[in-house]
Amino acid sequence: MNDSHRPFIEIDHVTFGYDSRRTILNDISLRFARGKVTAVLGGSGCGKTTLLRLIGGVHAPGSGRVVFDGEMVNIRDKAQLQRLRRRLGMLFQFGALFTDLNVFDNVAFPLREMTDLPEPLIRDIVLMKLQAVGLRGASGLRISEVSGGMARRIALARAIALDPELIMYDEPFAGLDLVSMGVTARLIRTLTDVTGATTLLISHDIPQCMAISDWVVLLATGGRVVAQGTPAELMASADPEVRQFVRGEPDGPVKFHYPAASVEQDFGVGAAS
Ligand SMILES: Nc1ncnc2c1ncn2[C@@H]1O[C@H](COP(=O)(O)OP(=O)(O)OP(=O)(O)O)[C@@H](O)[C@H]1O
Repeated sequence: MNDSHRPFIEIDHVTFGYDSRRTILNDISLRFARGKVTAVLGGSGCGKTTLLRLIGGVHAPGSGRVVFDGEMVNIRDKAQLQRLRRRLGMLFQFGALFTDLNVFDNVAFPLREMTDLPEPLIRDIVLMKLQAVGLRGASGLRISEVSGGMARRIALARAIALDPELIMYDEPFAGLDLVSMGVTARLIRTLTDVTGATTLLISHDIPQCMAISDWVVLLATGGRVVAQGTPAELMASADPEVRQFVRGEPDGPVKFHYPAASVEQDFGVGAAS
């Protein structure tokens, strides 16, 4: 297959559980297109972060394959993992910046750790990445001096420091005010378009995901793919499970009430005296 048509990441009949008692992902097959933004949505605990960990080679699937740009990920092959991770940028939940380093040194960190580039070149790259997120002027600030929205953008600059071909964002909008959320979302889209990186995004924020994604995957608890398609297709879906999720309806196929004994039984309502 021609490279440009081959998905950058392929999840091929993957089943995974952290232990044998519970399956987290159940025979999942997904394809993440090169140079596109794909959002993976789904309720808490349905396995979104787990999926990212499988792609990053943190865990191996119980069965099935994870294919990274045509290469099957094998977590026992340390040389391969190192090579693949060098091509991967990750923005962790809440950014996770080093508070003892300033803004500049946070972005420089992966460059100093993973490359032998001379310091003047590192300086230029760091300032370029900070420029891309609008924070070149903040390079000398301490992390304690920056706002939550700025911190997220610094984490973004750090995630793209090594020019990754794949960027994975774990809850990039969590804890942000609406304006910062919009800024972060637009940046994710722009960075994807400018760099041509393949972008995977997991988030609970449906409007932001719908606004910036090319493709959306909806996962359900029990590790099942409920639906996938363009944002417009998902928003227009007549499937009750998709509708409940994308519209945030409190009751639907996913029940508001946890299974319980009947009201009559618990409260004695209607019981004959
Ligand atoms: N290291 C682990 N060991 C055992 N169980 C785990 C581990 N990490 C996650 N789990 C469990 O696996 C399930 C899926 O977790 P995961 O973090 O992938 O879900 P998620 O969809 O990302 O959830 P959220 O949206 O709340 O972040 C959860 O029930 C979680 O408790």
